[in-house]
Amino acid sequence: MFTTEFLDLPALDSAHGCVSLPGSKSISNRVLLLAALSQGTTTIHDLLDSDDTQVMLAALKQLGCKIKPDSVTPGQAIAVTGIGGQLPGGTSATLFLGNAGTAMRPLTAALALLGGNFEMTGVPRMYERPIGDLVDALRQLGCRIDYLRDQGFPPLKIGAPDFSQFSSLPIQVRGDVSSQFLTSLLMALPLLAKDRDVTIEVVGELISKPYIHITLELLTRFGIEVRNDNWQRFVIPAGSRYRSPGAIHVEADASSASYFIALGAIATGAADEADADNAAEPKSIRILGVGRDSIQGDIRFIEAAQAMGAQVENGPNWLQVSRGSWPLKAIDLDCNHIPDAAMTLGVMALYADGVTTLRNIASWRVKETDRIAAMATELRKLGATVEEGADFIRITPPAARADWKAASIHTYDDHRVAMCFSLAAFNPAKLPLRIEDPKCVAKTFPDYFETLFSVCQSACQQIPVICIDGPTASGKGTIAAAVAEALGYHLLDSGALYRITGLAASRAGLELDEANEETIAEMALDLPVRFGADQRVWLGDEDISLAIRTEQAGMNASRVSALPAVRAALVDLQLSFQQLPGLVADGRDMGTVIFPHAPLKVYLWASAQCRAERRYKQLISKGISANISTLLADLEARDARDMQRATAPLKPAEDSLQLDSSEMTIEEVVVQVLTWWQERQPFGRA
Ligand SMILES: O=C(O)C1=C[C@@H](OP(=O)(O)O)[C@@H](O)[C@H](O)C1
Ligand SMILES: C=C(OP(=O)(O)O)C(=O)O
Repeated sequence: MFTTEFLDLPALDSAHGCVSLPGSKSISNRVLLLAALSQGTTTIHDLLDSDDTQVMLAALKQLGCKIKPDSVTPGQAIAVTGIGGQLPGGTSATLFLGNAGTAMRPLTAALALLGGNFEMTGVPRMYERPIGDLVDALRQLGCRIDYLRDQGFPPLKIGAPDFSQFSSLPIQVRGDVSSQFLTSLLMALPLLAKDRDVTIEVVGELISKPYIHITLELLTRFGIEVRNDNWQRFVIPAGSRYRSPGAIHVEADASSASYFIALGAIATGAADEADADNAAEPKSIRILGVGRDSIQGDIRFIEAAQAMGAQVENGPNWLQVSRGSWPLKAIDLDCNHIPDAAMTLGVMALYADGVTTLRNIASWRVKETDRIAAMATELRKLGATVEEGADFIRITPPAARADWKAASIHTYDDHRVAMCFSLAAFNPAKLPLRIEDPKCVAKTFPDYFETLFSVCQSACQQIPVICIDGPTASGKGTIAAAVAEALGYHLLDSGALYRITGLAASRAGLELDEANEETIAEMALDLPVRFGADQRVWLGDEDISLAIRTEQAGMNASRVSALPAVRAALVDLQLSFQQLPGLVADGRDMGTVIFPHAPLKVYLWASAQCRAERRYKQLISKGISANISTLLADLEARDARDMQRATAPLKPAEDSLQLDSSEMTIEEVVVQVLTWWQERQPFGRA
């Protein structure tokens, strides 16, 4: 996951490939609650691991459910042992439910019926998301729920219910603000249906109906057959009891699929246009984990995407999408049945041949943010003309390529704003795009951007590279790592490649000189090298992170790096680090030889005396004895060799910015490099 302040997406050209998507949020949180209410253990396969499911899991643990393993591990099922419809007397807890509607609302209903003392809390936005209609419905039964702040909104205090006044009258609930209120009652009321039918009546319109379908499907799997009278009246038959299915599989999230369906519709044809030679090769996006047989209503996003021009093939649990009509066709659509995925249509509208209107989406205003306002504001930043109403949005795309603007997209802590706007990086003007606070995708899809990049292509010149070159001990490695971390970019420590080559060659018993140049170069071509987190480096199965950092390894690196054939052998490997979303490359010839077109080149240096002192302190702090004058002499010898070698000598690139760090702290240098980088961006500071 990208945890940076912002994530800059360079202009993206095309996309194709295969993605496996994480589990459905709506299914995951329903299954977790139903498993918790059942007796015995339910093994859940492919549960979503995200903020919304983590708050649900944490709450269930607080309520006494056993969860094994303790957290969700990719590829491993999770086992939930339920409480069998009863909490130990006097249970009390404060539950933090983040911004997860699918946790706050269903848990409120279940706990209000089970009894105990609970405080239901969340993030500030949760306190602006209505829950009054659900509380009103539960109070009809004798549930005790108090508002701790604003009437009609969390946080809530739940006390022990008094069912003495409860008759068999239908329980009434409004469904026009959120379908989650009805879902919550449907999942919790089997608790009261032991010896009588429980009937729920929807008052007025019911929005987001397909989510009720998910609820009913999952209740069936947990042994509860609800009678559905035309979506207006629901009867939970007397004798209903939660029965764990034993094992259950969570299908991939259909709302998350919408971004990749849109990607197929927008971007799979683009490379062919640019490169007529490739025109014969059909490109597509294949999506695994969700398909034709999905129980999620958002699967009907496919129909909307097809209406805009997407070509979609599907199977039971896969989709394959490619570009059909281009530009996309503008649509006018009632989106009440696909409230979440419809946001993706808003960004697809930027690529359409006319005005797109998305209607009947009033609920957007009370979700993670006011989504109608947010979409309008951000689409306008990109150059669209947008009209918004209480329950609709109308989008006119930028009239011509020149009308697109480079924008910094504010994401309002709304995962869907971040995800759908990433698709604007395919703009025909080839402008980069900034997504602020990219980690907000953690609500439902923590690795969204990594997944996106895995199927996107961009011309090399569009993938930004920041080069940080300089002499030994100038601090370039530390600075490059910090800059890469701040921007979420990849890191190339090119010096490490020479150190690894030197290590491998000397271990093979080779003298590091011209006589062995070709042999060492051949070794360099085939190095089984891997870079891991925390600047760890592996050669085959061996962690050589420390072995390549000795003074001797540095000297060996300097020797092999003077051999032209070795340098040539390492060029392709270095170039292969230029990947989305960008690269920070540190070394001695990054700006002069390897990435001559890099948009920012920094030549970082410090006086030899100062560098020798820094190295001395570094060694001493590691408990390694050192002598400052020997270090100074070694360092000057290394400078001389690096600067005088015939191939790619160390020197500042002509278009580099030079930075003397002798009197600067690491933080100051990092800030300076990031400031220079910001100054080159079209959207200014975030
Ligand atoms: O029940 C569910 O799982 C959901 C219902 C929908 O909410 P509304 O019913 O409030 O529209 C949807 O937007 C939300 O992401 C998930
Ligand atoms: C509205 C959403 O979430 P929640 O489940 O919190 O309502 C959403 O995921 O788009």
